[in-house]
Amino acid sequence: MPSLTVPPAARYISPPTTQEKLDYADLAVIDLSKAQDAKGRAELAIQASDAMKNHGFFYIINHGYTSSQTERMFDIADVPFSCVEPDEKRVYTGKMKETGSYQGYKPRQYWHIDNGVHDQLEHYNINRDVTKREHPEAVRPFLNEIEAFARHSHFNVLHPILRLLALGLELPEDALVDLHGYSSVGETYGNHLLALLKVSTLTRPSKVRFMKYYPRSQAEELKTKNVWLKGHTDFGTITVLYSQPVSALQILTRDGKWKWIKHIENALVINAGDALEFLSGGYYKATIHRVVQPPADQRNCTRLGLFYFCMTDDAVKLVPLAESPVLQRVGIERRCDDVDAPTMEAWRRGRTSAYGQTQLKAAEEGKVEEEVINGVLVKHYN
Ligand SMILES: O=C(O)CCC(=O)C(=O)O
Ligand SMILES: [Fe+2]
Repeated sequence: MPSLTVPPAARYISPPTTQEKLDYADLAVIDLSKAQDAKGRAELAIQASDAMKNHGFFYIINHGYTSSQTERMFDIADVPFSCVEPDEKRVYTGKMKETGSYQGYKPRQYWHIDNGVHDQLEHYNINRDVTKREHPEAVRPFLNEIEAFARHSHFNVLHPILRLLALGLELPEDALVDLHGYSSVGETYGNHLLALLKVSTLTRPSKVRFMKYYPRSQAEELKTKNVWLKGHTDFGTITVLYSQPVSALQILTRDGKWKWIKHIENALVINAGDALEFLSGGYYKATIHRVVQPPADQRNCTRLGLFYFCMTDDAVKLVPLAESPVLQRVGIERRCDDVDAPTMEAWRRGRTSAYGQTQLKAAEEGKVEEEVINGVLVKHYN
């Protein structure tokens, strides 16, 4: 009989929300409990697609986890950092450059930020199929809960959002869901893009990420102008970020201003990545965001992040869904010709192995740095 008790994990206590008045982005809050019926979905689809079109970011509330379920996941998220010794962390370090894939630890100081300064954050990445790789001993008791968390994020968060975004393009509700399968074998696909694929070639790269930022030295802050993680777009379709109290995330608005993301208790921050921008022919924009030093009252704290990074199945070619009546009306923006468009696999591998490692080229009077991945221009913002 399965055990009814869960293994103990130390409580991870975050500081209270900041008292400082920050310039927050004004983002839509979407109540996912209203997505149960077709009428509710039609209303939410307008909100979600407007938000993705105009800001590339929105909040989700009522996603189905209680605050205590979410808190438990944050406790678990801290285990790979606080309960694993450096020697064991080395054994489970990912081979990003060689494999183009984040699995296991991304160690501290792996990325170059600016002026010779490297990052002070580590992350631990787990494929939604938690059995794909071995994990540090301290993480193993929690694998069932991590798997349940991946399922929740996939089916109760990602899929409902993808349905709203497909409706926003006037496509069949499951047009985007069909590109984001979950289990590896034995499914049937209604979508024309997948009908041609052999099931055996399907790889599903969506993953859970735990991420911990550590306070930096004054010298590091000065040399990087307080930037902890450079402005970037995410490379998948949707990023699901479980909101936490330490303010540090900012988005670059369409009028060129950095605005802070506000913490909302037990909410999710959702953003579009490159793959969604490709699939939607530029209609849903991958918005640039960055992480900076937190405000003074949260300055000496660590900052723990909990994410589900979503990608289509690896074999999907990232071409616009040109059958969308909306795209036919407004027109399609392409970052490359369809024949040259990368697959999800090529795009994620190219971006992962290059990120924070390649020599970037300065552009736009030093404000932007550029690189070319699979023939497509990628910009990084300071
Ligand atoms: O830590 C955050 O709030 C955002 C991190 C982020 O943008 C990323 O990991 O891609
Ligand atoms: Fe990001």
